[in-house]
Amino acid sequence: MTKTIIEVNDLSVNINGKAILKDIQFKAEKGQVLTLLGPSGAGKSTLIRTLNGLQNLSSGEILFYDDIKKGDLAQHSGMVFQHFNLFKNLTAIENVASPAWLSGELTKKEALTKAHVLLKQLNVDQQAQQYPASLSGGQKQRVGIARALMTNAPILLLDEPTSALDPESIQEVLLAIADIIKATDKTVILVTHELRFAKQISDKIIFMYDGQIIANEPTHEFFSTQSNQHIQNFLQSENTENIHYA
Ligand SMILES: Nc1ncnc2c1ncn2[C@@H]1O[C@H](COP(=O)(O)OP(=O)(O)OP(=O)(O)O)[C@@H](O)[C@H]1O
Repeated sequence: MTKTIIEVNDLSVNINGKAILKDIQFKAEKGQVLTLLGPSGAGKSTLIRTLNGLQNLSSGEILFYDDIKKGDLAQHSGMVFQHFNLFKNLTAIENVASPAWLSGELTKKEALTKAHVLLKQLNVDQQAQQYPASLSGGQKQRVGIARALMTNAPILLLDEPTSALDPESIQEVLLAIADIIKATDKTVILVTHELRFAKQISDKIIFMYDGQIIANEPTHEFFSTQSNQHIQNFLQSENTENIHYA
């Protein structure tokens, strides 16, 4: 049975008096993968940052439901950022482990053990003792993903996780994300410009244009028939390179 875990109602965000998000409304079910698509400036990053509590909302509500916890979605999500956001003065493993031990959620020993398991899962355990400056872009982002998974949060938010990477690292990180999605029952909300990847891994596509949601459809429907001109233009202009993630 499907179970709603996120509900966003009438959400609006104004920045410096400008309406950036307008009347955003959608739901996500437990375990679903939702991808936010849309042209540059449509508001995708602002929406994901608002979900994670990094941007204040101007009106509306974001509701989080779980069997045991209710309340603030930001408390129950891990986030992967476009530009990694790793601490330069901490090693890879300390970047992953430190939020859990500093918050008192785990002891330092427990946090390091768990972080090592995650780094291994993402195939960056060999780099555990290296500092971010000596890691490739793809390695940095896999460390960033490990950090987002550290919390056991039921929601994973990914904001253009490959947009700062070279083509080889893009492939490597998309494969890592696909593996994580297969291995977990987390609800995933992803912003990406990698259309072929979105098509392969998403249950639903939310298409944004000028701060609004103009389509919210199961993936196969979104990519099969599109009468909306904005969506047609977008699909024609984006990267549809032939990459396989089986
Ligand atoms: N802090 C800010 N101050 C002023 N304007 C902002 C701010 N953050 C975002 N905006 C504006 O909000 C709009 C949406 O930006 P956002 O980054 O959310 O778009 P996007 O769909 O993620 O674009 P892209 O695909 O290029 O990352 C843009 O017009 C942007 O200039």
